[in-house]
Amino acid sequence: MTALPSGSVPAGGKQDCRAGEEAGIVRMAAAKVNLSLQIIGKRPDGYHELESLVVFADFGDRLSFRPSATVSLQVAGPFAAALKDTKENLVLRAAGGLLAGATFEGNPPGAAIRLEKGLPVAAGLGGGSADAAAAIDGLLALWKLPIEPEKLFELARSLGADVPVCLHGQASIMRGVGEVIDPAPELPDFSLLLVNPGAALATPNVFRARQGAFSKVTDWPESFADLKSFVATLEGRPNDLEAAAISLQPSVREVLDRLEALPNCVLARMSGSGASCFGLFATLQEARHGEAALQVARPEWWVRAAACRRQ
Ligand SMILES: C[C@](O)(CO)[C@H](O)COP(=O)(O)OP(=O)(O)OC[C@H]1O[C@@H](n2ccc(N)nc2=O)[C@H](O)[C@@H]1O
Ligand SMILES: Nc1ncnc2c1ncn2[C@@H]1O[C@H](COP(=O)(O)OP(=O)(O)OP(=O)(O)O)[C@@H](O)[C@H]1O
Repeated sequence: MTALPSGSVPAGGKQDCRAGEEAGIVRMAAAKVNLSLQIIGKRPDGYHELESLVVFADFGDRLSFRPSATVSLQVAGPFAAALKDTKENLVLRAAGGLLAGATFEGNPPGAAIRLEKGLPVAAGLGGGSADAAAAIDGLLALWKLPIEPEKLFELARSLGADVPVCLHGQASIMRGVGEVIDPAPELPDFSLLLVNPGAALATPNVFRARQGAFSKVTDWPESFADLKSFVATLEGRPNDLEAAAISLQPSVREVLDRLEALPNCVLARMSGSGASCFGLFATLQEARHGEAALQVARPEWWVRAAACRRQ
């Protein structure tokens, strides 16, 4: 599949719902986790060809949308302070892209958008991309715009390499520079422990710092007998940006070491371009035990146990 499937597109997997006393459209922008990330080439435009198994956590940012005369954005939540320039926020860029691609009789519609930023910024969890995808999905529902899936896909791609897969919102094998999205193999049950050491890493810098040959990739199995065989497959398909991220931000190494040392952690790895890493656990309870232990050892780190969203 080289474009989004037609029909409704649940960003982060959330449907319309009611937020407390205020009726509105609400979307969760789920954390994107790259369970594998292999860099297989570089294009003339500087972007890298990659192959990545992408899953989504059942945790992320929260966006709400209410009708209004103009488009406005209010940012709140634990990581709001990291987003200083509201005009440049991917949520407003997504809204602008939707309005630019449609025609209206009279004034274009508006929306009062609220973003509760629960995900660390520039952290390898695709938070900005997930917000952009959730904004596209939520505003489409609010404005009832008839836009073809191909145009939506183009808008998503223009906003960032991770936006198409976040708009798709389901476990996927992502290829190309992020625009080729195929269903993931059938995955065993597992949970995630997400950890960010509080260091932002800019994606272009990490790609630039990457050294060594490009990876060669082989076909994925259609399914896995159990978690053990899944982890064995992942071990052969690392995150090729990990060494580069560690060279720029050595705390990533400490995060990985601490995750690896946790009881029942079956795999520790960096997500995206870092600095966030994840531990893989068979159950959410095990991941929560790890969360408690890490939070005591490193109270200044952002640590979050989450289930992996099922397809
Ligand atoms: C590393 C990943 O997070 C893996 O999911 C993504 O590939 C990055 O996705 P993203 O943050 O949405 O990326 P963009 O905002 O489109 O690109 C930021 C920068 O990362 C580099 N970049 C990104 C994606 C890609 N396939 N090759 C690249 O070389 C480019 O220098 C680009 O200028
Ligand atoms: N709503 C938003 N949330 C987070 N970042 C945003 C947002 N809007 C714009 N940005 C900008 O996008 C950049 C990347 O942010 P993001 O949190 O998506 O990075 P990331 O987690 O490394 O993403 P990826 O995993 O896709 O590389 C930051 O420099 C940030 O200032």
